[in-house]
Amino acid sequence: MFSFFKKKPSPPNAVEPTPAAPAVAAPAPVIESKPIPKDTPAVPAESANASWWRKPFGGGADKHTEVVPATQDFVAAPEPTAKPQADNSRQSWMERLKAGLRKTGSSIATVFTGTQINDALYEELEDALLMADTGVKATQHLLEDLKRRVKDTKTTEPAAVKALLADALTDLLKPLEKQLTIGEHQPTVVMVAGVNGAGKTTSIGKLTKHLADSDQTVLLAAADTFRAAAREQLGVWANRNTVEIISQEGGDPAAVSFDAVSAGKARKKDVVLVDTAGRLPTQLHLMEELRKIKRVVNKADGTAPHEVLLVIDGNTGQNALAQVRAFDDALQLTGLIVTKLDGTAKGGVLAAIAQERPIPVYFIGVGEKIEDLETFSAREFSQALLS
Ligand SMILES: Nc1nc2c(ncn2[C@@H]2O[C@H](COP(=O)(O)OP(=O)(O)OP(=O)(O)O)[C@@H](O)[C@H]2O)c(=O)[nH]1
Repeated sequence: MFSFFKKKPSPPNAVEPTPAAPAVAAPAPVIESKPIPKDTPAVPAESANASWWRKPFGGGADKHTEVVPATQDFVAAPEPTAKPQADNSRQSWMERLKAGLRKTGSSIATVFTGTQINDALYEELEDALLMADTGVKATQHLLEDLKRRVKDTKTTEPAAVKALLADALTDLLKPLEKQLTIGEHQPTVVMVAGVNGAGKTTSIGKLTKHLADSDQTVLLAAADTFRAAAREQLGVWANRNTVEIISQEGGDPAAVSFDAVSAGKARKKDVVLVDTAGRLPTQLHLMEELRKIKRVVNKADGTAPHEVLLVIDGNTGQNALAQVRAFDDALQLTGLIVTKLDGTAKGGVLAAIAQERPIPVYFIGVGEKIEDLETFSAREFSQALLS
């Protein structure tokens, strides 16, 4: 469950001859939004970072050196398959996750420092879970589940109850575990939405880096046509990873997205990532604009978008749950990225999401650095929270 995505071999007839690689890495071209017939050199990054993906059907990551990479399909893992890569990097991720969740976890953990399992313990736990923005329904669910586990195991030590809570939480969060679906289509079109400042562009940048490091060709669509800084920020990520970006000042974000998907198809990109402008669910015209982007993307490719992701700021707790509901109602989300779980006291929101709108959490973020975004594991999260 630790890889970002997994790879399946290209269909035999989908591999095309590819021109030779350019000798020197070209800067990422910023392309005005209009269909472009010819590919621009995209230099593959270093070898695949195996911890981000897996290859269930065998075969290593192709070492592309060509301008237009051969088609490579990625497909979501239907079920977790642990690779023997719980290595140092994953351990260091666990440390960061624990550190990030400390604020949420510490108030829950103190409940178990007493000597007796009694009503007072459960009441304290209820308060702590609610304070962590776990929400009423998930809190009730967890308490009932926990009491049953305590009874079944005849547990008498409060410290042991903590471990049972970790099990209960893992079970509740398990349905959220899923790998990002990439592949099956070329390109895989991923549309990313969220409120202002949730971490959309940063998460897209991190994902781009991991894809590029795995020799996948990415095309970015700067569908925030209003805010120059947003386009520039995405442009920086494009440059850093030498991937193409389709960008346009002013104009219609849906048109930019259409052009990006069309160009992604024409150039046989592996992934097109569409970064949309931040908006509140209460801004109905902007929510309608998102729906339009989705519709228009579908016109460019009848199977797209293949993923509609919502980025939520974990620090906003129950508000993030409200965002999930609203954006899901508007866009039928396929996945979530939960950022800023570092330093938040509201990490319980994942339990609330699992209880009320169980949309897969593809990635969680605990900081601004590349390595601070990782795949979501229910067990890891529960352990880190209650460590
Ligand atoms: N602490 C912390 N900061 C993060 C995380 N993810 C993103 N950020 C920071 O959050 C801020 C906003 O991130 P952006 O990626 O610009 O957010 P956005 O959703 O694209 O913003 P808009 O384009 O304005 O809607 C930046 O300063 C990021 O560095 C995280 O997991 N933890």
